[in-house]
This record gives sequence, structure tokens and C-alpha cells, in this order.
Amino acid sequence: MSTIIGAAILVLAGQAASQLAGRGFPDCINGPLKNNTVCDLSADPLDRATALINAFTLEEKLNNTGSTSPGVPRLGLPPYEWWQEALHGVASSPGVNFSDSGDFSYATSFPEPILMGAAFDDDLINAVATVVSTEARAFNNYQRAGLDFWTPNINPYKDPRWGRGLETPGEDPYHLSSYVHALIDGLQGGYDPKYKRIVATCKHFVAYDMESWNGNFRYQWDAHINSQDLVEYYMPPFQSCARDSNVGAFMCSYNALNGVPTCADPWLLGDVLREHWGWTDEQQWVTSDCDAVQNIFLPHGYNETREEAAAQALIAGTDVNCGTYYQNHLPAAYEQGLFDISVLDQALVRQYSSLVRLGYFDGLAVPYRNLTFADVNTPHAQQLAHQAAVEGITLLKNDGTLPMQITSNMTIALIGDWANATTQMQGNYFGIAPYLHSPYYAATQTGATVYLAGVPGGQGDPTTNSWLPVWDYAEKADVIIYVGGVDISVESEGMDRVNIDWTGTQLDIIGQLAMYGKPMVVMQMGNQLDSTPIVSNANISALIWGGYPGQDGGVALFDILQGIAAPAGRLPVTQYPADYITQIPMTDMSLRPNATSGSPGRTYQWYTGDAVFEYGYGLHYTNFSAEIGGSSPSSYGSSSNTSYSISDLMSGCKEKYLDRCAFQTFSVDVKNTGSVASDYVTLGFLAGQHGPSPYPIKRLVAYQRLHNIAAGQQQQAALNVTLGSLARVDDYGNTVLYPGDYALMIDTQPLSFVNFTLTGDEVMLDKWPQPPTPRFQETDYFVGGYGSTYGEKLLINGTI
Ligand SMILES: O=[N+]([O-])c1ccc(O[C@@H]2O[C@@H](CO)[C@H](O)[C@H]2O)cc1
Repeated sequence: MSTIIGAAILVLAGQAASQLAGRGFPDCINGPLKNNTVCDLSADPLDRATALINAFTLEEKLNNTGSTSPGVPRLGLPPYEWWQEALHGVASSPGVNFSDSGDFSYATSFPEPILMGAAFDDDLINAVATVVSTEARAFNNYQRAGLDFWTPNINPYKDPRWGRGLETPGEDPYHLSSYVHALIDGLQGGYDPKYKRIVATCKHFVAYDMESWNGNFRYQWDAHINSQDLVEYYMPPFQSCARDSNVGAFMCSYNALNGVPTCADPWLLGDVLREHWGWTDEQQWVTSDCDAVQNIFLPHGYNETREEAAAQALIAGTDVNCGTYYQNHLPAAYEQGLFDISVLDQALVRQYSSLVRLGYFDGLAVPYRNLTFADVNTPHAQQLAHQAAVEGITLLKNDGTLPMQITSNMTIALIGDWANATTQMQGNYFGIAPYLHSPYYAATQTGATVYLAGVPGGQGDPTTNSWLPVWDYAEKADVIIYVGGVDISVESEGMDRVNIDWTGTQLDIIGQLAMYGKPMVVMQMGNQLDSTPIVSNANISALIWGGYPGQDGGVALFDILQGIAAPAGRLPVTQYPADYITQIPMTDMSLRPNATSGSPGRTYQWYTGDAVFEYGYGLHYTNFSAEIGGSSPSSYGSSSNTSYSISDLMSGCKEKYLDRCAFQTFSVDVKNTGSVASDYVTLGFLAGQHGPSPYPIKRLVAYQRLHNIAAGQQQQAALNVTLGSLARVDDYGNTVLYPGDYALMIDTQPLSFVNFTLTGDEVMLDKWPQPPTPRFQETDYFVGGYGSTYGEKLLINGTI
């Protein structure tokens, strides 16, 4: 009896699976592949993919090397588009196809990562990513998207000019590593699930963080980075992706690293990525950025011929080529004997075994097959999009005007080019949102009378007649709200910013509006601008940073303004003074301040000047105390010194990767000492004299967001600090645990400290694989602004 039922189920499943085939999935029931091992659900994924690729002819193999793969009609293998985007929601891209109306005409649009980074809430990021992957699966079920997505952009945001900083969670490598771990877990559905929800792609590997600056373009830029900066700053998020999060794919970048284009670099894609980080699973692949293989030939000029460039990339480990360069040039490269067929087979097996792991060949056996458009933009997703914006929005100034009660008998003058922002709130790499609740929409929801003057933020003379409504509205209003800043017209892909201050026009308008002497709030949108004139103007009541807040951004801003939600976001980047960009070229990749080059240093860890607002800054509507469990000296270096022997710490360390070993979990008692319930982001910074000099000012080693701490109540944060977090990186890129003085501090203006020392001999936690040969001339370091001693030292050691 049960056999009959089983057979009936199989027949039904077979029919349904065949119907799926009509929707762009391979037909493993009735199609030509039905007897190929790729259709055997019980076989090992690698064996399944190998059997599939073994059935390809040479020509079919070469045809399927680009981002748009034609498949193999002879075998019933459908075409597959590898390029999907989902930076902060399923996004318009070659493989994503929104319908014009009805089902699949929209997807939830979350804030840009720069604002979600400001939430410092990994649980939130995991929840957002889970919604994104759910919606992606629903799109896939109806043939409106593939199963792999080229997100996240996890290059650290090292320079405030970078046009794509909005795509990242900020400037700190620890923060990015932790954020991306939570994100990938949500996108892929865990570390190693039987069926991945989707495949995520960590990009752009590595040192890609310049678009176009002073004659340097992303396509030809050769980033010169010494091993210490590389391992300490540029690599950690990618290590987190590969080694700690088991991400399904990587994308190599346009730029070169120390003379070698990243997509052509066997050391980077082989020794570092696959071997050192243990990303050895052959179900994971590397794609090039789009046309980056072409760029190896020109403008990098790294190879003599197009065929050599294509072959070099393939051999180096670039498995997929975004674009058509492989399809166009690998055939001739093969004829010229520039690569062995086994290398091409390996690349194809990696791709298709990844599709096996996504259930591409498994019909209805895949648990996500029942997702439909009803699972897109659900009430939960909408709530999360709103929450993500609220959690990230950061209060930078408040003279007590906020939270502001807005009543229906009030009049608001809402001014600025973001006042009625819609798609502006989505930044870049976005899809079609179900709705875009602008600040104006949110203002009208309060019941107050709203005068809207969406004046352009960029240019113009605010004394001319066309601006008259602004002054009229300000005159009539009880409250003035200016919503402006920057947007993707000045910071975007291919376009770095040329300055980081407010435009003269905007400052002129804001200054004049402040003279009305009314409650006035500035909402600073987009990325950071030097807001000194706003901070120092006593007539401006409050300054809120709102980033790119997504589909419910206006509502989130007004919820913060009115105190419906309490602000607890923290700046995920330093807000530099405007002249910072005159002190350091974008091309200088070094982090440490340098007297010879004049660099004031990069990021809060090394910047020696005065920030307008420091990394981690953010005000609340209440006050907090934060005590580190039991021991709380009043400052760094004062008493309560506990001493730890390095050898004792190491003897308890059983992890494969020593940096993962626990040092301590510091419990922090956080008390809301004010009168407004609020979230609190517990930031744990480490300072002290240990390891190679110079020492960073401080560095983030742990964080946890606590939620809704009632007035007068207390919650406890648990800050997990690893041995890796205590360690520093030496000149050769090795990660070393050093004896010396340490201090853990809670918050930016520390609310409490704990001091401790490590004693005994230093221990190497991670030995960095050196590139095979020195890869560029000593003089190159001088171009990059390095001191001569350093350059010599590096070359004497025959490495970088
Ligand atoms: O030719 N195009 O249309 C085109 C569009 C976008 C583009 O940018 C690259 O494509 C994205 C792929 O994920 C990378 O993040 C970005 O660097 C590169 C090329």
C-alpha cells in the first residue's frame, strides 16, 4: 500500500517537476538529463555537477563561461543568468525581471547598507537578509530571478569620497566582518544547509574602493598596499565571508593589487582565498566584476594578448566571467594551448555544483518551491524595512527640541531636495519598491499642515524670486524642517565625490531658515558631509542623519523626530572636516598617519585630526550608564589591572583558526538613567600599547544592540572578545598576540573601562601567505606616499 502511495507521490511530483521545467528549470523527470547523475538527488553534489559537465562538448563548455550562459539545449539544460543583484532587496539587474504590474511588480526595499550598518544590530541584518532571500526565492519560482546574487559589497569604506560607500556598512573591519557574517547566514540559510536559500557573492575582492579620482579609474587602478594594512584592514570582511561564513561566491575586482589585476592573481584567488581561508569547497566559485577580465588586457596591460588575459584569469581561479570575454576569447586561448581543459571543467563544475546545492535540478524536493508573491513584502517585511531605517537613523545634535510633539493644529515648512524624496531614498542597486514613503508623506500623516518646498539642493541663488515660497512657508510655519544633503547624483558607481561639505546653496538656505528663530531640524541625507556650520549654529535645534532609508524612510525619520521611536543609531563612519580630502589622496591606501606624505591617517583608528563627529557617535533621548561586570576603573591605565599569561590563554585554545579562540565575554550592565525608553548600542573599543608601534587610537572589538530599555531599567550586554580581536598584525601580515597593556572601553566617550595586561612571549595566531615574488618597484612605494625606510625594509625581505 505504502509503495503505491509512494509511487503516486513520485508521479505527481514528477508531473509538477516537469511543469517547473517549463518555467526555466531543468527537467529531471522527462528531459534528456533524466538518466544523468546530475538528476540523482541522492548523489554527491560534486559528482552530480561533474556528470553534467562530462556530458558537455568542448564547444558547449566554452559557451557556458559567461554571466549569461546559454545552457545546453541538446541536454535540456536551460539558459541561466548568473548576474542578479540584491544589495538591500531584490534589485533590478540582468537576471531579475520585475513585472509591469501585479505579481512580482515589486520587492521590499530596505535601507542602503550604510544606514543598516548604523544600527549595529546583527540580528536585524540577519532578519533582513532572510526576507531578501525569501523574496528572491519567490521570484525564482516564477522565473523572475536566478538563484545567485552578487551581493554584498563589503569593501571597507576607507575614504569619505568613495562613490560606493553607501553600499557598505561602514569603515570598520571588525564591524564589517560581523555584519557580513549575519548577512550571509540570512541570505544563504545558514553555514552549510542542504539547500542554500540563495548564493551570496562577496565583492569586490579586494581593495576596490575608488571609482574615478584625479585621472585614476577603477578599471586600471593599481592599489599599492603593504601586507600589514592589507591583512589588518582590507582583508577581514572577505576572510569573514570565505572562512567564517562559507559564502557561495566571490567577485574579483576591477583594480589590481600590488601590480596584479585581482582576477588574474593566483596568489589572491588561490593561496589566500582557497587555501589559506579554507574556501576549498568545489561548490563555490569566483566571478569577475563585469568586464574585469577584459580590463586585465586593457587598460591594465597585464597580458600581451586577449587570449592570454582570459586564460590567465581562468587559471588564476576566476570561474565565471561577467560579460562575454571568456566566450569570445577562451576558444582561441584553448587552441593556443594556454590552458588545460581540466581548468575549464573545474570552473564549470564549481558553478553547476553550486546550482545543485540550490536545488536547481531537484524540482519540488526543494523546500522553497512553495514561495509565491504572497511571500513578498509581507507585513513582517514591511515592519522590518521600517525598523531597519529607524534603527540606523542617527541623532547628531539636539538642543532639547526633539522629540517634538506634532499636533494637527501645527504648521510645518518642509524644505529641501529630499523633502519629497522617493527613489532617492533607495540610493543605488535597488528594485521596484511597493511604496516609497517620503518625508512629505510622513509629515502629512501627522495631521499638521505641511508646506512643501522641494527646492533643488545643488545650485542656485536662494535670494531670487523662484525661492520665494521657501521664505513664505518659513514665515508661516511653527516648525522648519530642512531635508537635504547628498544623493547618487554626486556619489555613485563611477563617480567619487569631489568634496565632502554641504553645497553653498544648501548652507545659504539653512542659514537663512535658522534666522526665523523657530524650532528647526536639519535632516542630513545620503552620506556624511562636514556639518560644522549646522552644529555651530545655535538657531538650529537638531541634526539627524538619515542615510538612504528605503521604502519607509520618511516615516522612520518622522517617527524619530516625534519620539514615536527613540534614536539609537551610531555613525558607522567618521564625519571628517571638509579639508580632510586635501590632506590625503584617494590613491593612498595606507591607514597610518605619515609625516612624510602628510597623511593624517584613515578611519577613527588612525585619524589624528579632530573629527566633526567621530565613528560610533550618536545621541539618545535619554541617558545611559554602562558598567563592565564588576570591575570599573575610571580611565584607561588606572587600577584594576588583571594580568593574563599568553601561554595560559593559548593552552585553552582549541580552535582550528587560533584567532577565533575566546578571550572573555565581558558582561556590561547598561542602565537607562533617563526618562525615555530607548535602544542602546553597546560598543566595545580596545586601546593600549601592545604589538607594533604606532598603536591605533582604539579599535572596535565587540558590539551588541540592546532593545527598548525602559526608563530606570537595566539590561545586560555580552561582549565576546576573541584572541583574534586582541591581536595585531605585523609588517608581514602575520596576526600576532602580543604582551602589553590593553584597555576595553565602552562607548565612544567611555562610560567604563577595564584594564588588563598580557604577559609572556608573543604567539602567532595566523601566518600570512606571502606572494611569491616582490611585485613592484621600490619607487612605487614613494608614489603611494610611503617612507623610504619602510619601502627598503619591505624589499629587503623580498616581499610586500
Ligand atoms: O555594463 N554595465 O551595464 C555595467 C553595470 C554595472 C557595472 O558595475 C559592476 O557590476 C556589479 C556587479 O555586481 C559590480 O558591483 C559593479 O562594480 C559594470 C558594468
